[in-house]
Amino acid sequence: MDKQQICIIGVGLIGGSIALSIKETFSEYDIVGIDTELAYIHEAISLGVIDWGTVDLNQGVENADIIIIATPVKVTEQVIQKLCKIDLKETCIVTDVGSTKDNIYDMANCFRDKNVSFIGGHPMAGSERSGVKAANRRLFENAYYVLTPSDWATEQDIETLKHVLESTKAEIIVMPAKTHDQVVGAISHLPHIVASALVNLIREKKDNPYYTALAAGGFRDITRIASANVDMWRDITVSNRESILELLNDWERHIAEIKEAIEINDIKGIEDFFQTAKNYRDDLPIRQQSLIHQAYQINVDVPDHPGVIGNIASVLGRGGVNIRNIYITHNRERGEGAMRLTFTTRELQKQAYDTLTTAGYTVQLED
Ligand SMILES: NC(=O)c1ccc[n+]([C@@H]2O[C@H](COP(=O)([O-])OP(=O)(O)OC[C@H]3O[C@@H](n4cnc5c(N)ncnc54)[C@H](O)[C@@H]3O)[C@@H](O)[C@H]2O)c1
Ligand SMILES: O=C(O)C(=O)C[C@]1(C(=O)O)C=C[C@@H](O)C=C1
Repeated sequence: MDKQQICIIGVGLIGGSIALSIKETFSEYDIVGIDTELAYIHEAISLGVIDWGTVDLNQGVENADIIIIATPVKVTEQVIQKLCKIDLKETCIVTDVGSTKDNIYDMANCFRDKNVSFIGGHPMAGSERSGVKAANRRLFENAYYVLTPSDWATEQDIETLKHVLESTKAEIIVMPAKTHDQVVGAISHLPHIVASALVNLIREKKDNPYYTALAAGGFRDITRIASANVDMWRDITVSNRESILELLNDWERHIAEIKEAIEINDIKGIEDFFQTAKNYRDDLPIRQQSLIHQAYQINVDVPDHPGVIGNIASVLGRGGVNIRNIYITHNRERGEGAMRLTFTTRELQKQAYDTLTTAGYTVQLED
């Protein structure tokens, strides 16, 4: 018997990660990829993400049992319009992974008359990286995966899709598209705008090199997401315009409040501002994140002499310690710097600490 087909349109970070999760769990599906260039398809095949692929939408979807659209959200609107004009399999289920849901929900209305179950989706994890090379089968582990089913999607189709998406090991939850956009606007879209605005603010001061030199830990942490894919974030911002504009009003109110407290030297007001935020932040529920999101860090003092960075890496390599990420800060004035090393497990972090301390380096362990 022929295998069932799952077709991923847009084999990038998210499409590729879902494909890998499905492949790992199910052998009964052939994974077909569709992208804009054959080079992307070849790359996805060589990375074992898809079984075969094409740049021809009609050819790619004609035998699909499930279609997962994983393109930037404005492209997704166009893809939905094209799919509505194609004769899909009668039992085909269509879903997407876009970061906004209401615009997609509206566009998917064209499936209603065709009796094609459309079930919007949004896995609530990702990264600032893009493209199939960054795909990871564990990307969504322990994250939430929001589904926003259309009112004509059958219960059976919703259950089928949930079953397939459970391979991502995410927790699947269902909510209305509008609610999704309000909530995700606040916890993802607004923070992205704020992070980018902060970076732009510092960029204005680039004539003074101290700004970039001193922009270390806190600034880097809070602005990591500003390095993300511009096309994706342009589309998200345009698509969730109303929620974002409302949230920007709230944002201005909060900034005005702290600005006024600073202006009038209201010490209690300033303290309350930080205390209220701290209390709420400290009480946020902690979800065990996927292994790839966890970061166990150490900081190593780096004396300024040639080869020292390579030496640290070799010492760890000889000790069998895999480094996940390296970030180097350097103080030219004092001729010294520090290296922040990230590991995926607490054991590796401790092993790196012990190895480097024994080799004579000054190391701080981060909690
Ligand atoms: N990156 C994240 O953190 C994240 C998290 C959750 C959801 N999302 C959503 O997932 C979607 C994809 O984002 P990504 O991060 O995987 O981006 P990506 O750039 O890694 O992948 C997008 C892929 O779509 C392809 N593509 C573009 N236009 C196409 C078209 N017309 N036909 C076929 N393929 C096309 C691109 O070539 C690329 O391979 C977006 O809608 C985004 O909002 C992203
Ligand atoms: O971790 C990141 O890099 C992300 O930005 C992931 C993030 C988020 O804001 O949480 C970004 C957009 C997606 O729609 C979902 C997840």
